[in-house]
Amino acid sequence: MSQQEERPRVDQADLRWCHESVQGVSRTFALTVDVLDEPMSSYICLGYLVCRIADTVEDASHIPPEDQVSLLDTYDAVLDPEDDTDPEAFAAAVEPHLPDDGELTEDWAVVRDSPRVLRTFGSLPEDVQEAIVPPARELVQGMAEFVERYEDEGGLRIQTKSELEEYCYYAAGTVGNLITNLVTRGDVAAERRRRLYDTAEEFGLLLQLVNISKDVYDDYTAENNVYLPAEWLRDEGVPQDEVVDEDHRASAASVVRRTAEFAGSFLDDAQTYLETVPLRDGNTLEAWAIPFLLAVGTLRELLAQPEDALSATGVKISRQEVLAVVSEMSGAGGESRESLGQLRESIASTPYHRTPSSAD
Ligand SMILES: CC(C)=CCC/C(C)=C/CC/C(C)=C/COP(=O)(O)OP(=O)(O)O
Repeated sequence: MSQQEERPRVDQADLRWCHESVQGVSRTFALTVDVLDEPMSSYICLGYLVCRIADTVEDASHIPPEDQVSLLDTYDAVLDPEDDTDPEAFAAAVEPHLPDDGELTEDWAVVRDSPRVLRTFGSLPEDVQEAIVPPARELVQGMAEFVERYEDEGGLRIQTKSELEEYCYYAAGTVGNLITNLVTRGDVAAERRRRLYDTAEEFGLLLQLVNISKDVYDDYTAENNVYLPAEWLRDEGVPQDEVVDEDHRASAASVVRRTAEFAGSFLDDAQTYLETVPLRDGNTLEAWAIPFLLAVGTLRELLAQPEDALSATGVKISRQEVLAVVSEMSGAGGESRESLGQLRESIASTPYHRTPSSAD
């Protein structure tokens, strides 16, 4: 976005609308934004929406890949402080691709109203915008790169483990850096800062890989994307385009398990991040501990029933467990950093609401 002479004041109606929009488009960040305090809650809300607009364009299987790439390039130019492409130019370019009124999901409503998101973003403090823009642009450019790479395939077909890591970096590692840029503004001891940047991308990879492992069926049937690496599927004799076929159920399930185990390899780094992150400026431990612990629970279910990720059954933890984790973390000042490891161990073995209490 072009540099403004003077930053406008945040319009409260716009800000309220941004908060309502996050509740409509994301489960993870709806919880997170809810348990952050101000001003971090609004910073993360806006940072998330800026990224989500690109994500919606990337996931749009109804838009021809060359148009997706051009839209993402335009969006990147809007975010570029050195470029004077304005948000209306992006809105005009995307307008012909918007689903009809009756089918306009909340995701697409946010894309249509992107100038409102970007105007609100542009009224945040300068240092907040500077924390968000570089990783957000990296995410946008990475998405354009992947759409272009697979434009002849009609959807993404991740080939190797290292390509999977590269994709996850753009989709979520960048978000880890964005969050870290925000929560380390100001004075942070060099060693603490180093430990956070050493583990932030890994935290993002953990969350993204858990989603990839559990959403195989939906990703393929709804968006024509296969993130399970072709080389891993080949090891099990599964052609990538037959990943959800019943004939390959057991073999493909072992690739789901392998991907979930890969996700699990990032748990220690994510825990280190949680034990290190500064809690100030409205940042809270529970905001990031909740997605971490929900990922631990989802991994437990995935490792127990990997084949469910390959059918409409799907893998998810119960609503009851989500509520139990959220209330444990956000009740009475939240759990302390010291008990995170214990909580992680407990959730890895047993659904949280069923953990025996001392009265049992
Ligand atoms: C340092 C740190 C805290 C790193 C973590 C970074 C992070 C939160 C990355 C986003 C990961 C992700 C897959 C979110 C899904 O939310 P979604 O809104 O796309 O989807 P949902 O509706 O399924 O939750």
